[in-house]
Amino acid sequence: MRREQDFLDRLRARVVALETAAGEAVSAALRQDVISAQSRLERDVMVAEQSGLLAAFASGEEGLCFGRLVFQDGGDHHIGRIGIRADDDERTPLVVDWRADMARPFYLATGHTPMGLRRRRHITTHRNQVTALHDEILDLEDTERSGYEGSDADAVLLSALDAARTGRMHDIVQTIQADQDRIIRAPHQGVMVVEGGPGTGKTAVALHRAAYLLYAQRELLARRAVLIVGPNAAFLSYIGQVLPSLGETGVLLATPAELYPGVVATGRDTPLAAAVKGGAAMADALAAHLRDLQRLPEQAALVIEHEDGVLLLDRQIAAAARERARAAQLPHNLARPHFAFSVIDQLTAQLVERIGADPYGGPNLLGPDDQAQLGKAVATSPAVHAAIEELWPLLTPEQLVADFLADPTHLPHHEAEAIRRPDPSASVPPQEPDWTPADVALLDEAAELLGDDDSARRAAEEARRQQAIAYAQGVLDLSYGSRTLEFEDKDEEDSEVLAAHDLIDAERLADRQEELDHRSAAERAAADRTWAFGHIIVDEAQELSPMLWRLLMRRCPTRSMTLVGDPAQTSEPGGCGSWDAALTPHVGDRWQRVVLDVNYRTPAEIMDVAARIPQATDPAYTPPRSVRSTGVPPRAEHVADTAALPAAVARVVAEEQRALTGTERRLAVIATPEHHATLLAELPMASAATGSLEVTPDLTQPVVLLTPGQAKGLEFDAVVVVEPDGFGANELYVALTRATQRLAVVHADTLPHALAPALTEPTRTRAAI
Ligand SMILES: Nc1ncnc2c1ncn2[C@@H]1O[C@H](COP(=O)(O)OP(=O)(O)OP(=O)(O)O)[C@@H](O)[C@H]1O
Repeated sequence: MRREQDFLDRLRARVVALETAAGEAVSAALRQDVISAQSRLERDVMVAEQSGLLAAFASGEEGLCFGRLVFQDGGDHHIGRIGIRADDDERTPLVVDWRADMARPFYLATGHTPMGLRRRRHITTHRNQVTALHDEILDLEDTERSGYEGSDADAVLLSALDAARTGRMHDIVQTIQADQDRIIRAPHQGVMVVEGGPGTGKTAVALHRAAYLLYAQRELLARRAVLIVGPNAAFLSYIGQVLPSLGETGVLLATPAELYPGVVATGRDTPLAAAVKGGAAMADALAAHLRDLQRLPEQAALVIEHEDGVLLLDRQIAAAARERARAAQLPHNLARPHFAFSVIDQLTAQLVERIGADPYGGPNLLGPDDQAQLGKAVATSPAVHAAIEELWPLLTPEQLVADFLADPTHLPHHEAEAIRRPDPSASVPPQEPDWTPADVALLDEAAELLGDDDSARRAAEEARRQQAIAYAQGVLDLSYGSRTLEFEDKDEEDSEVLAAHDLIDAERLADRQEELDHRSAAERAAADRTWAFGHIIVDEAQELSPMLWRLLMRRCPTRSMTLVGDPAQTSEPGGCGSWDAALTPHVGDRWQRVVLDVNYRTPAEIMDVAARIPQATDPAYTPPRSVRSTGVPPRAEHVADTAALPAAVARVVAEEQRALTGTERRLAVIATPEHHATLLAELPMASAATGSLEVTPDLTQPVVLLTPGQAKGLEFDAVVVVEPDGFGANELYVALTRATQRLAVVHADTLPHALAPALTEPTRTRAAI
């Protein structure tokens, strides 16, 4: 242990030096000009690596070194959360990154397949002190002993699983299990579905897979970034620390509601509306609605007053133009010039016919120049433009979706009624639409149907560039105003110190600043709807609607994806439910499914009760096998009426907190939203997201109040479920499987049918209320 401590001390000294160097390297790289795409890529890769190092160091000392591998051929390597090299000429590895091939036997070697190992050591540290060693001998001929053999290597795993929760997910690099390792290191191409019941480590595996891919495919992924989609903001803050602690920052974390840049989806849909909006039929309905907006004149013809006489835009002209525009097979806004040119040509022909007609029946009297002149006048006529706008309007995605929702066509009546809402731009004064999460996929679909009309974007870019030039001019003016005049009194103008204003004009300065786009690839991706990610990871993927699958597939043309989820936990009304239904339309049968079946979170006593929920509808449902048991069965408290519920919950919370050993423990109360106000009155210390100011509950607080939806993917030492009869079956399954130690159910209504027998005497304690 002393030798390992000495090693750790040396490692720490090296980390301090590296931390300073990495900080300096990042600031220097960001100051540096990048001229070519190649140098920008190199800079991106370098900045990603060095900021990753900084993030990994910032997340603490734990796990800097957690293992050691002694090979039969004499090789001897320490393993850590990130790779660290010595400051010598060879840059000798002090600690090998857990993702390196050399580290693999740490996770996979067995007595049967030792992978060249003699001995594997687990090193446990706490605040820079080595606190325990566990040695495993893998070469049976090896007779040397350290004194730390024989102890149960599973002890390291079990102590990690028993540890108090902090409200933040931690990395599992020290204890990745073999079946998890195979998923984490699977090749990045193709679609991989990781399925498993509650607590089987799906999220942990997905995050470590992201870290592995960023390591193994550094160049590709530093450029294209990785997108991780999680169900809600609370979940993203729960998992947000894992990748930085593994030295990875090139990742964009987003909820599905955040996937359309520029839109913050704060509105709410009814469950039926969300299901309708998420349905696959919506893509066709929206496309058909857009075709309806490509109109023909309602009367016989649109009459256009023009300086050379009246023009008649009749149905025939409009139909011919529409046909030509549709034949171009372009998105609506991009096809619009085809429509416009056809209309203009036909109206010009009308004028030419009228003005140049030979009264004696001979050929038209107008020459090509006259005709071109007339064409120009038609093309620039505001009245003609207004007519074109009426028949083939230029639309933004927001306008198209708002128009569709105000009058949802091409849908069965009851579905249309479920999603109908007034067009906010039609109100006086016009309002910003209150977009809902389900609208996000519609907006994205609309953007595809309309096409990226980059004239608007280019105009915005130019406006931004002009602003940058104005800013640069301001900088130059300042630099001129504050020029150094220290030698002026000697009347020697030349001796002025050269400043920016002497060397460069505003436009060039603005251009140079343009090149210095300091955003990382992940930040650039967040602002760009058309960004193609290098890899996408979706957690709780069972919740995604068909429309969201369409959106995500567009963001990943290479279809390099890891999808983790559990169909038994589906609770979103539009959720796809089956992997086949979700994936076949996009990748056919070219996806593979792997299953995780060991539950690392929920003790056996709790899992036995929780599993009865899915088993009530599917008796063949097999829950994942819990690795731990605590000897503490879940308990139920029945109160006489709903009014007594909050006080009973507060008492149970206090009891559960006392029952948890250790000081820093986390407890969640999970209840449907209508109970939150009364519960908060009795639980003033609880963090909740019901107030408008607090968007997500603070999961690091000792007590957190959550809705079943917010609890998705999270875990706590103890959980109190309130009035479970109000939960949907899958929501209840999620809620009951969030605890690592203790579970209590408090109810005034009857218990759900499936739970009642499991929670009755003798394990059930009755409240004396
Ligand atoms: N190999 C491991 N070593 C240590 N802890 C692990 C390991 N695998 C999983 N865990 C822990 O088990 C818990 C459950 O993992 P995770 O949240 O990833 O499960 P999940 O399958 O996503 O669950 P759910 O579907 O219920 O949200 C976490 O605390 C995680 O850190």
